[in-house]
Amino acid sequence: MQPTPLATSPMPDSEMLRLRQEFVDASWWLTLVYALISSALLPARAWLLGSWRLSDSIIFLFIAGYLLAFGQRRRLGGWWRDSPPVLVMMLGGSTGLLGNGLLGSGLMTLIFANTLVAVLFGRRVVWIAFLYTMGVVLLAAWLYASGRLPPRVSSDYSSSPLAWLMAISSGTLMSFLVLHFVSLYRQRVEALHERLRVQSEEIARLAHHDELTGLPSLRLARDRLRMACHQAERQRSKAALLFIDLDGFKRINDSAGHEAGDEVLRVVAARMVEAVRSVDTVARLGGDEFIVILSGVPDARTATEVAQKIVAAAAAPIPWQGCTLQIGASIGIALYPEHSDTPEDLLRRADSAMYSVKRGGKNGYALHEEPRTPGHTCQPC
Ligand SMILES: Nc1nc2c(ncn2[C@@H]2O[C@H](COP(=O)(O)OP(=O)(O)OP(=O)(O)O)[C@@H](O)[C@H]2O)c(=O)[nH]1
Repeated sequence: MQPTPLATSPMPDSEMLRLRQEFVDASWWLTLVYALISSALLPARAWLLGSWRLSDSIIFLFIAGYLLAFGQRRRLGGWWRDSPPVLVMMLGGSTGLLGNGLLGSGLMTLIFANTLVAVLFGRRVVWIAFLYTMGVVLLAAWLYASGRLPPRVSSDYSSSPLAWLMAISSGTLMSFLVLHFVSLYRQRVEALHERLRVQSEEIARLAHHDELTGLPSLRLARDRLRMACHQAERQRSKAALLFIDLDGFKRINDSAGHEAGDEVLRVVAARMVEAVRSVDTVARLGGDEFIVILSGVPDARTATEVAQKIVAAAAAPIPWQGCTLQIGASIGIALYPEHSDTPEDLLRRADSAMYSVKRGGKNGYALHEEPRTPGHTCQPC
């Protein structure tokens, strides 16, 4: 298994800042569309109503101010850069509500302004914006209910299909823009979450696996060893730990180069994985040291048979750039619960059994505190 390199995407914080900036930019553009539509609708509505109202002039002033700020937006910084779309939407929505009643895009505009506030300024400020919106809605409702604002809009709407068309189309357009915008933002956030998930999985994989061979690292192997011991207890069977150190590995590094050494480690690792069952674990401790954890082992013979297979697999020639590399393996075996009842101690005992093989001439295996079995003799090229 070849490890994949860690994704090189930007850090989450910078990514979030970039997303936020995109949101601010899009808000400027969206508010521009809204301002232009409003400024085009105002004369049409004045013509329909037969009068130009104070609220229309206020809206015009705000639109003019917004257009000025829009032209300068790249030069604005901080609060000044984030706030104009919100202010225009808040004030435009308010005048829309008070001027046109609860029909049209006023309410939708205020809702969108609140969404913007939530994204740009956080939760504490969104309450202020929300209370402001509720205040404007209640004020508009009270003004109309108490007759303080003449219901001329309603009567105009009821008498003019064009006015209805304008209200419906502006409301529909605003709703569409808001929904489109929010769903776009959601998609981006979901994509960012997905990338973060993949990255954290990759980090977890790298923390638990050896990069060169793709095998579990000692940290993960310790866990698997504990599990194998628990399983042995439950099933009244045994767990076997094989501690493997390659023989003559340094010579390969020195004579054929570090890359050849890496290739030997990869090939031997793959051969060891092939030599055991899928429920067993092959892990690399570092350098040329490996362990194999066999779970549900009936007796010591099964473990020594696997050790024999691994010694033979390691001894098979390894092709490398037109020549063959030859390596050996020394293996110490310790059984749970016979040789120790703690996983850590089991590791120590398998390690010392492996050293007894080294001392006795290498290339073979030995059960803990048992005489080593003579093994093969192989020469690295
Ligand atoms: N190519 C390569 N070499 C490594 C890596 N990690 C450790 N080594 C080298 O592996 C060698 C291991 O040393 P030893 O275990 O003493 O070498 P050895 O020849 O097998 O010695 P014996 O175990 O006594 O047979 C050292 O030279 C390390 O520098 C690696 O990831 N890749």
